Amino acid sequence: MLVLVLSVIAFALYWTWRWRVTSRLEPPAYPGWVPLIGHVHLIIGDSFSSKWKHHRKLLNPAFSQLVVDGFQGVFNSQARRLVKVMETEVGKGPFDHWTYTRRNALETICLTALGVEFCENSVLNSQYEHAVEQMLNMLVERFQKFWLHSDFIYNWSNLKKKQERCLKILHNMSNTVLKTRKAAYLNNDKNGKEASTGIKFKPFLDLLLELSIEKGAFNDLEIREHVDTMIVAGHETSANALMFTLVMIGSYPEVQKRIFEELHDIFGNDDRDVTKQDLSQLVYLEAVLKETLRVYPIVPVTMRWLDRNVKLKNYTLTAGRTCVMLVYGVHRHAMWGPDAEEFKPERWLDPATLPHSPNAFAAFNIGRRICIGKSYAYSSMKTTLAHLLRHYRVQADHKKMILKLEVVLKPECGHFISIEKR
Ligand code: HEM
Repeated sequence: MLVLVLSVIAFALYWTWRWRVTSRLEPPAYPGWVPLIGHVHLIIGDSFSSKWKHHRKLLNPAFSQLVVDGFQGVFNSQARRLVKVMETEVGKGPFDHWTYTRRNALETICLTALGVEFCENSVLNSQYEHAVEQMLNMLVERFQKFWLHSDFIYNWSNLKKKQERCLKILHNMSNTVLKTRKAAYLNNDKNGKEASTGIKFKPFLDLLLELSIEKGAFNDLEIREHVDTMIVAGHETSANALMFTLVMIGSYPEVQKRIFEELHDIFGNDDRDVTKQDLSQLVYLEAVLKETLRVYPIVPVTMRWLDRNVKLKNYTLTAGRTCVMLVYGVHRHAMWGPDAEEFKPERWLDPATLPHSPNAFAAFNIGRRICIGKSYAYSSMKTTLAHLLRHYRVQADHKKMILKLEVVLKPECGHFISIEKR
C-alpha cells in the first residue's frame, strides 16, 4: 500500500514538474488523441503547428463546395436508405432515432471518404462501427480518470489493451482500403468510384492519393490519419445534429408545417432527388438546422492553447495556458437578445435580428480551425431532412431531454421521436 501511495505521489510530482517545464514552450498533448486520429490533428487548437497549417492548406480544396456537390448523389441515396430503414418504426410510438442517424452518417462518411460501402464481405462492418464507438468512449474515460493521463500508468491498464484491440480493427480497415485504392490509382483507375447505386463520385481518399502521388504532399501514414480524422470528426457530429434537429422539428408543429410548405413549393408531390439548386432554396430548413445547432451546439466546449497574452476587459489570459471556451454559453449570450433561450428559426431569416459579431455562432468553431467539413455537413443534412420530412410526420418532446457531455453533446435520455407516414 505504502509503495502504491509513494508511486502515486512520485508521479504527481513528476507530471507537475513536466507540465511546468513544458507548458510555456509547447502546447499540451491531450491524452488519448494520438492513436485515434493521428499526429496532424493531435494538438487541439494549435494553429501554429506548421504541419497542421501546411496540411490544412492542402486539404481545403478537397472540401470545396465543388467536391461536396460531387457527393450529392451519395447524399440522396443515403437519405433514401434512411427513409427505408426507418419505415419499420412507423406508427409504433417513440423510438431511439439516434441509432439510425448514427449508422447512416457513418455509412455516408465511409462512402465519401474511402469509397467503401458497408456490406457482409467488406472490412467495413458492424465490428468497425462498434470499434469507432468504443474508441470515443475510451477517450472520454481516459480524460475523466486523471491518473490514466500518464502514459506509463495507461500503458499497463486494461483500457489500453481494449484500445489496442479497437485500433487494430480501425487501422486494418483504412490500411486495406488505402492499399487497394493506391494500387488501382497506379493502374490508371483515376475516374473515381461507383457506388452500388451506380453513382459516380471521387472519394476524399482518391483526392489525397492524387496529391500524394502527383505532388508528394502526404505519405501513406498521413493519408491514413487524415481519412481516420474525417471519419471520426464527420459522422458522430452530423448524426447528433440530425438527431437533435428531428427532436426540435417534432417538438414544434408550426416549424414542421413551415418546412413542409417549403418542401412542397420546391418538390410539389414529386419524390425526386434533391439537387444542389434545391439546396440553396431550402432557406427555412437551413435556418432550422442553424437554430438547432445554436441551442444544442454539438461541440459545446473547445480548447485553445495561448501562444501570447490575451487582454480581456478585466483580465489577462497569459501565454502558455490552455483556454477553455464554452460555446454553449456564447450561443445563449445576451447579444442574441431577450429570446436567446428560445428556439426560433425565424431569427436566421432576417440578418437584422442576429448579433453583430460573426463569432456569436460557433457551432463549427471560428477562426483558422473552423470545421473543414461545414459545407459537407449542411449539404448532407439538408438532403437527408428533405427526404425524411417528405415521407414522415415527426413527433417529439425536447423538454424530456437530459443532456450529457462526452466528446460531443448528447442526450442522456429522452431523445425519442415517433413517426407517421405522410
Ligand atoms: C453538424 C456537423 C458538424 C459539426 C457541428 C462539426 C463541428 C466541428 C468543430 C466545432 C470543429 C473544431 C474543433 C476544434 O477546433 O476544437 C471541427 C473540426 C473538424 N471537422 Fe467538423 N463538424 C461537423 C461535421 C463535419 C464533417 C461532416 C466532417 C468531414 C467530412 C468534419 C471534419 C472535421 C475535421 C477534419 C476537423 C478538424 C479540422 C482541423 O483541425 O483543421 N466535420 N468540426
